[in-house]
Amino acid sequence: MDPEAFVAHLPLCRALPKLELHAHLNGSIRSSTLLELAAEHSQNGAVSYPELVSIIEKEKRSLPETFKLFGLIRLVTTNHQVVTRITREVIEDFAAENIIYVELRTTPKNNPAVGMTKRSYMEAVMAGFNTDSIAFNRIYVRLILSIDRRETTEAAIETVRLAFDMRQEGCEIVGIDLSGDPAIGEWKTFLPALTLAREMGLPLALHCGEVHNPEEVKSILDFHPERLGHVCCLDDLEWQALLASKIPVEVCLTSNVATLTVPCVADHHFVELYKAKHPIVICTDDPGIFCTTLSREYALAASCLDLVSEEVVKLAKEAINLSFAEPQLKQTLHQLFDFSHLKQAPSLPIGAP
Ligand SMILES: CNc1ncnc2c1ncn2[C@@H]1O[C@H](COP(=O)(O)O)[C@@H](O)[C@H]1O
Ligand SMILES: [Zn+2]
Repeated sequence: MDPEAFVAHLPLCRALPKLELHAHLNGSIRSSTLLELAAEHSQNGAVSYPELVSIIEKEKRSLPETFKLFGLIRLVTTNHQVVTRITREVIEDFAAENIIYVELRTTPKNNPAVGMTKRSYMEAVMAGFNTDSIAFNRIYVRLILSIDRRETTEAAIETVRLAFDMRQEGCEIVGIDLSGDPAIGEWKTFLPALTLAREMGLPLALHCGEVHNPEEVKSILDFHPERLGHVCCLDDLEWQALLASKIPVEVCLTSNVATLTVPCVADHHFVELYKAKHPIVICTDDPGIFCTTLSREYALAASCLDLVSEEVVKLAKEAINLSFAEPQLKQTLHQLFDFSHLKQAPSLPIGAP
């Protein structure tokens, strides 16, 4: 990846209207907020502040270390006021870099110790963006509820039923995710909940192939979710099945490299997907944890694929069709995109490398 090309693409990628379709709420938390919360909690011995700071400040950490960090984050963020604050800050940060639509995914949490149920957790999330502050006039927010791989079948079904009920009540819930530590949990545990989600008309965006697990990858591809996240560790057979499936892939470049899942961006499988014209959407996964932004991810992709500006714009606009937004909103997003892109694009001439 050419650093100069990366820098040259940044102004356009920042100005470009963008859609974020794969970002976890507690992975998007501002580092400053996380450190502040960690300091507060270290006073009661809940976490070791020095340990948390050292893990947060590491540039690269293995997937197991990343999930250890998520365990610490859960410790310091699981109360309603903090959940609302984090959501507000995350949406403000996305809006500030010209993200016009986000499908924010999060795992509803039961925590009786603080009087938290999955529903009260989701209500705290929604309180974070149902305000009329200026930031929220610039961005459409939709929610995807995550099933965590540590959960039981019953707990997963509870999340799907909650998503359905809250959507029926008019909440901006658009789908279901399966995520969490890929080293644990089995596909058959989650299949009943994912089947129920499909029966309820909830689209599925599933993490897939983060670790080598050909049997699970085959089961997921056979189930044909609406979108897939990552797909990093596929053997030839699964790779061919993925290409044949045409299931859109959420590409998380920095996340895959920072977790040592992919050695470097230049070796990332998204290059082959792009060249095969497989539907892809550039995402951040956990912009707070991996110290990245969606603009930066687009600049990384553009410099790695050696794209000209028109191709970058086309890649960003294509995300609208891969989103779970309702048809009317997709139309609005296309209009917004066309208008704001032409109005704001920096002087970088179209066609320049
Ligand atoms: C790095 N790649 C990844 N692979 C799989 N799951 C991930 C992830 N990054 C984040 N999560 C999932 O998102 C949760 C945090 O956000 P929420 O508490 O849900 O808002 C993590 O606990 C993990 O389950
Ligand atoms: Zn993810």
